[in-house]
Amino acid sequence: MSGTLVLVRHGQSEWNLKNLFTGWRDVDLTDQGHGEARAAGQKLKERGLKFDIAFTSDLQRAQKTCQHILDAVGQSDLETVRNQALNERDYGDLAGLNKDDARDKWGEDQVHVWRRSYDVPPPGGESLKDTGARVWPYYLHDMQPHVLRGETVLVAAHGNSLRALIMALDGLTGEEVVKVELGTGVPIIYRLNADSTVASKEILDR
Ligand SMILES: O=C(O)[C@H](O)COP(=O)(O)O
Repeated sequence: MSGTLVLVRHGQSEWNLKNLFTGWRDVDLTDQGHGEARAAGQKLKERGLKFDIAFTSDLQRAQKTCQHILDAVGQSDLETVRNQALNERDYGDLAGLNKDDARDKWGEDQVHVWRRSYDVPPPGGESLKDTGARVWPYYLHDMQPHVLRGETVLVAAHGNSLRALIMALDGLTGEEVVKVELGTGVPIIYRLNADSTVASKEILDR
């Protein structure tokens, strides 16, 4: 057995609440989102988890979620690395549009393909494959070495940057990843083997 990787999607954001495509737009957490992030930290504290390093994106909703978690586990000053490689998928021309309005305009099926498919990008934006092409190398180069040294690593990021990471960790196909949905503020705990394969996965969704 090697180390531990804890993935957490940020708490509810202002644009999650308004049902707007967000992507790289730098919106804040809602009050509920702050609460979800604190609750995620509390769950991890109850597990007795202590982190060696934290990683987050260049966007405040993930950074604030990361800090809430670190505060909850009593590690407010832990080294935290911010990198835009962990940013949400770039939603391109959809950013700022209402998701229901988009369904009315382009149809339910097309919008679902843009949101959940592996290799179809939204207009002017990134497909999940494109997102994975920046997330996975960053994981391999900057995060995985910590896990393989037996450390416990926190990653507070976004629905689709984490879906891309989970797709690779779990060895999912492009068809299987369509069904992967991540709740806001729900920690996922991976324990890795020394050969970097997944030993166990636990979702703390209650
Ligand atoms: O960027 C966004 O709009 C959301 O954070 C994630 O969007 P999705 O649910 O369409 O993947």
